[in-house]
Amino acid sequence: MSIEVRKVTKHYGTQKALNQVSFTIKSGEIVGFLGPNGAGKSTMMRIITTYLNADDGEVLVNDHDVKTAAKQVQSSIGYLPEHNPLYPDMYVREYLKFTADVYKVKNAKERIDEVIKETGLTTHAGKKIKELSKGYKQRVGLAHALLHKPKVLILDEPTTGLDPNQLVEIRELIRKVGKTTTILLSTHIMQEVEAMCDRVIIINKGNIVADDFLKNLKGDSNQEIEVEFDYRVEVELLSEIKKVREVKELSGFKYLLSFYTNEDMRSAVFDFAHDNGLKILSLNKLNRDLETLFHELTKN
Ligand SMILES: Nc1ncnc2c1ncn2[C@@H]1O[C@H](COP(=O)(O)OP(=O)(O)OP(=O)(O)O)[C@@H](O)[C@H]1O
Repeated sequence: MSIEVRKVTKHYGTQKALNQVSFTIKSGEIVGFLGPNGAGKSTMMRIITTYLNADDGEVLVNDHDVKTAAKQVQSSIGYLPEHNPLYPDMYVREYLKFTADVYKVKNAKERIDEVIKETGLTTHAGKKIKELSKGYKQRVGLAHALLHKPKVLILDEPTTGLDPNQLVEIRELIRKVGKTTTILLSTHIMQEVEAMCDRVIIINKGNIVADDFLKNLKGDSNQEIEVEFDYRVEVELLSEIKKVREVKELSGFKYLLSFYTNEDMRSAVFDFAHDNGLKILSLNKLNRDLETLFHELTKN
């Protein structure tokens, strides 16, 4: 297991930022850590990267405990914090050389060349950091995080503030890096997760409210069926269809039925119409929008 978080709790004074948070991330996964502002994402990431201590619970990174083996954790993890701390007056290559010295990177020159190429910095390596665009500054931050060949990469809101072109480039770069590195990346934008991740962990007010593969969240376990009958039907009656979670009356004789099940419920709706002498004029199984799901899970 690359990351194991077990019942982690963290307070700032009287405020609880994390409440018994648990999750695991297997090697090779790219996982999105999604939550609204103030949900606890940065706090969790700082604990995983040893910059902050939890009040309670346990965190292992590549089987090393963040409390008792911080050095080993740091040497196997790369971290791009939310406010990418760079030295603006340094040249890109100079900054990476400085980082390589701090991390005691072996064959530093070769590794710096490799990382510059990998992060698309070749044409900018001789520039001062302060002269770079935000997108290129993020590339320098990523190069810094990757220099010591970490097995796990922690990226805190890596695309915040980027323009649409830079956004696409950085996402591509992250996906490329993800082919060889386990990645946990935080964001408050669902599309970001869809663009880069296979799995998402959603946090709200310090509590994990969802942890699943995107394909499951998008799929039938959150099934919605829009149905139109030839006549008005009482919502209470429709609520009796098996496994219905919610019924919404739309315009005309249309209804939106939500189910919590993997089973295709269209035939149950047909049976219902038949049993009640109704005709179905239209019936659509909808693909649930992940954005809606995120809002539902984090609205309170
Ligand atoms: N140093 C601190 N002192 C006091 N409270 C803090 C501190 N850092 C974070 N908090 C509070 O803890 C909660 C979680 O904050 P955290 O920064 O982890 O959330 P986040 O999900 O990363 O949010 P954002 O997306 O805005 O960065 C928030 O309510 C925040 O105000």
